[in-house]
Amino acid sequence: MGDIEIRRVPDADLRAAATLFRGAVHYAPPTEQEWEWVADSYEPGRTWGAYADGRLVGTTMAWSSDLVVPGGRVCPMAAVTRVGVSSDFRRRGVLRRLMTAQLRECAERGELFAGLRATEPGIYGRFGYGVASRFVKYAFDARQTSLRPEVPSGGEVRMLDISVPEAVPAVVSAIYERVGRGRVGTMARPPQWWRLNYDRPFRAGEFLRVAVHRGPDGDDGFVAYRTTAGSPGEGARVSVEDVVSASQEVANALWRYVLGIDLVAELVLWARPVDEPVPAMLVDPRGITATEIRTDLWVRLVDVPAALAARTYGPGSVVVEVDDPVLPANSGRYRVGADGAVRTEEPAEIAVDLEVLSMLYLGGWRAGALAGIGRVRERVPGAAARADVVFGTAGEPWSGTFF
Ligand SMILES: CC(=O)SCCNC(=O)CCNC(=O)[C@H](O)C(C)(C)COP(=O)(O)OP(=O)(O)OC[C@H]1O[C@@H](n2cnc3c(N)ncnc32)[C@H](O)[C@@H]1OP(=O)(O)O
Repeated sequence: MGDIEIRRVPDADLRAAATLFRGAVHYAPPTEQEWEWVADSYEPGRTWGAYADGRLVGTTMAWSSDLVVPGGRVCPMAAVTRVGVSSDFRRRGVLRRLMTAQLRECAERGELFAGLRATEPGIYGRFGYGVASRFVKYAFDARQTSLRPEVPSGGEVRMLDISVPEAVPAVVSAIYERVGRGRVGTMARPPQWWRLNYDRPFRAGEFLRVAVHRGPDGDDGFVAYRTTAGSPGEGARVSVEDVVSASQEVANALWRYVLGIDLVAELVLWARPVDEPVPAMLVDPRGITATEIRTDLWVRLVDVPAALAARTYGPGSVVVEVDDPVLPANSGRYRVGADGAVRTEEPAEIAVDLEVLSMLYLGGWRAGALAGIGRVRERVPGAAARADVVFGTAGEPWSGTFF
């Protein structure tokens, strides 16, 4: 077997890259129709390939997005996806070489972060990605579940006319642009994301429905859900895939709407923020039949000094030492705190792998708790507790965007 060469995939090979990725996750090659849908989601020049004797045996791609960080700044982020290595080339370093090339490209482009959603938790930590946010998936016995009367929810909810599918992305993307970026961890959704998620399903005959909330200032939220009819006498299953809301009050109104749909036995809400007090919103919390906390966005700090400087911090400061074997320019010590974040020659007070710095960055984990399990290494007694305050945020991060 010859050498493996890592290079950008030319446009002519993008369909082969899609076929390779789909095969890696056990799907058949894209049909003409499917390829038509996904082709334009391959951003020019952003797909990497591993070639063995001219054959594509590994791939990864990214599209340009951004990320809301603590304090509210919006910073460039590569959204990494469609990672796959052919079964006959696994475990010989193909992914490692692809990830390295891709992260170097992100750094050259000036992206502060790379983000992804992982199929398996064991893969990406070694490349500096950490679980930066989590979400909760709820299942309900819908017939036993309703919101408490005092939960505030005004405005009106209307269903979108899905008989004109091409009109749907414009409506929902405009709402997302206007109100969808309030939470730390939310990311930009480019036009091709909207086409794939809010145009393709209708054209493919899938039963996706969208209900929009209108408040005093116009459209300020929406919910997208799929329904599966039950057999006669049994209720249907409703699966809520996307909820965007300007405020908790708008989210409440959308909750009321989905909980009020008739003839539903099971309601599943896929991805709610972990700090939404769902059991306290319900008349009878025993209507919740399952609660699962899942990983949401994995983030990788690509430009550590710029990323650390981009967010705000709690009072005090702490010297953090980090090691980045993939992008060694990031390695070093940083004094991080209310006055900002700068490189320093001072001795380390805590030391972390890049994966753990990426976990701490959005405020979704407590440094003190991670010290207790050996993932934050405390060099000075009490420094992890200080890091708790410095990296702590008021609310939990949440992305809510699947890609
Ligand atoms: C963002 C997304 O697209 S998620 C989708 C990811 N894709 C898939 O899951 C598709 C199926 N799997 C695959 O295609 C491949 O197995 C991949 C891409 C996960 C790994 O590719 P490989 O070329 O085999 O990985 P590579 O040999 O470079 O391994 C690098 C390291 O990761 C480890 N590793 C690789 N795959 C896994 C895994 N599934 N679980 C745990 N560790 C893994 C290797 O042991 C190696 O560890 P080391 O650094 O300690 O030596």
